[in-house]
Amino acid sequence: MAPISLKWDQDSLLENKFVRDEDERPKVPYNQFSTEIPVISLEGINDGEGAGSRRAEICEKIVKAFEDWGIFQVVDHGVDARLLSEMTRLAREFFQMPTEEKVRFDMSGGKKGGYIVSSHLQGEAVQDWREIVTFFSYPLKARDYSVGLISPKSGEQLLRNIARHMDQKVVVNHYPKCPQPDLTLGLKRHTDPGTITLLLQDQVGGLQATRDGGESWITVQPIEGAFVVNLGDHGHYLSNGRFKNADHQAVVNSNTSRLSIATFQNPAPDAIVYPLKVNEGDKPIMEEAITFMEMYKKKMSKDLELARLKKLAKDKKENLEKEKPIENIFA
Ligand SMILES: O=C(O)CCC(=O)C(=O)O
Ligand SMILES: [Fe+2]
Repeated sequence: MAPISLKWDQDSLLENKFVRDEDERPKVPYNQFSTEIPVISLEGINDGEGAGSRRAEICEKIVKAFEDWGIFQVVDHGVDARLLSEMTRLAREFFQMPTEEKVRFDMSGGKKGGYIVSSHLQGEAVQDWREIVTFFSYPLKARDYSVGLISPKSGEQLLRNIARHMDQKVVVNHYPKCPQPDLTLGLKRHTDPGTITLLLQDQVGGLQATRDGGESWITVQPIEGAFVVNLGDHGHYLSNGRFKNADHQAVVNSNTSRLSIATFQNPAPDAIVYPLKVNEGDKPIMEEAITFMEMYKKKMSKDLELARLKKLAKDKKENLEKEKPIENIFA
């Protein structure tokens, strides 16, 4: 893929390609934090099992959080804080490099993973205000060290603490500060496709969630060292819809850049996706069992179709508006 050159220009107005339709623009400021998303401590999770145990109590909180928002924050998770701050430091160092340097790590030459400016779905008219680095961490055969960004050793402890038997992808998101943050999004509204996502965010703020289809939004309060845990589409299907797939987006601001590191736990591409259990009297939310790859493709084509219909409607409206003066003349 040819590198797209882009200046994150602070002084100028926002380029048109980043301007969102009014209905998609941020409704709540990046730093107006809500405490609605529960914070769950894993302290004592291994001290016994069964009714009344600390483990049972934690499980209950997680179930409730997934039924409610599909999101919670986890603290006392046991991942070394020094490791997390080192990851963050290295990521910041990378994004501070000039664009010419960064694009040397792009995905050209068939590399799996690497640097991308403003990833967005093909066919979408508006771009996200972000740059990312992707690294495929599991299965081991998916790792491509020729990407040149991440040494085989770094992050190992973090990875050891999270699902090993699934596919795993790490995406480092960098959102440069933005001259007109009210008109754009760092990352447009979406649900993550996989089972579960762990997100490490800095203290700036910008992750937002909705549970009424985008009518109202809350900004997740950043907590030092915590992971935001998002349930993805696969998790939603597994639970036959009982658990919500977190509906979220990232907004940007004009004061400071923001960094977040997302670790996506996904089923293997050929894994079968179907609810684990369907309670008596309930209907399964999936018509048939499909592979994760099929599920992912369906989602992507649905998103593209929605974007296409939206663009069509917009073009039609603009054309009608252009015609109006003529109608007025003949009225
Ligand atoms: O940067 C954030 O807060 C959100 C990132 C995210 O949702 C993603 O990478 O899928
Ligand atoms: Fe996400």
